Amino acid sequence: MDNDNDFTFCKVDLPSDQESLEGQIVENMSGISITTDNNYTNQADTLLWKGKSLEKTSLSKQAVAPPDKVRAKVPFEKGYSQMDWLKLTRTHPDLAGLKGASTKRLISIDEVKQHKTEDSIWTVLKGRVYNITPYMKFHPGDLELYTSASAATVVQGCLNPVSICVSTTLLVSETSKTSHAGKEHCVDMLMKAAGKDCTLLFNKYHAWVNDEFLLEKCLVGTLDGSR
Ligand code: HEM
Repeated sequence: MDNDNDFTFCKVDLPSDQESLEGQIVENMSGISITTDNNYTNQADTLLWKGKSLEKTSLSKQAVAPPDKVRAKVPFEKGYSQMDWLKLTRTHPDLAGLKGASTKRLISIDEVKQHKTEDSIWTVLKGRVYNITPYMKFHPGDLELYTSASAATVVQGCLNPVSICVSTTLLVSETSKTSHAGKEHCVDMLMKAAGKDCTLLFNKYHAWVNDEFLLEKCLVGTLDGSR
């Protein structure tokens, strides 16, 4: 588990008999929302909590049917993991490019539409307007959308900042292993959000991702629905 390049800010269901555990996790794991209304199944083989191993079976009973196959993911370009993103959000003084402006501002969809080129990309997600320009290169990708015929099996460790370890065998194309073509692909996916409301797309691909947490520092305002 020496790879910190892959972790997900996700929502994980817990059964009612796990309430005490739930309390601990909610209290201690920033970025992980634990809810009872989500159908995401964490594919972790093992969850580590305070150095103890939580068997997957202790979480699996309550989980809604897992995805029918393991998703193959694009390896992160060095320096662009979600951990790197988190570090950047903590250190950068103005990721949203607000230059002192308030995040309470109401923003029309027309203004959002003006920000769809690489130097300034805004999107609307669940009524909030984000400047996702700095996040573009950090957005993870999915090799299932790849067409490379050549594939190799690798084991990718996933480590999030709160020590949930996920070990999954993935199929990774030679193309993406040897170049960063995958990163371009990830950017392409996120470009679909540029200058528009991406809520439906976001929920289609990963309703479990905690966007408010990840993009907190990219907030520029609230969509003015009345215009
Ligand atoms: C704008 C805010 C967005 C954020 C913060 C975001 C964040 C993320 C994160 C954290 C993951 C990793 C999820 C995981 O490993 O479980 C991910 C994966 C992915 N995202 Fe996004 N995303 C955003 C928008 C979008 C949009 C608009 C699309 C589609 C047009 C998209 C397509 C994907 C795909 C295809 C994956 C790979 C999913 C997979 O591994 O199964 N994302 N995104």
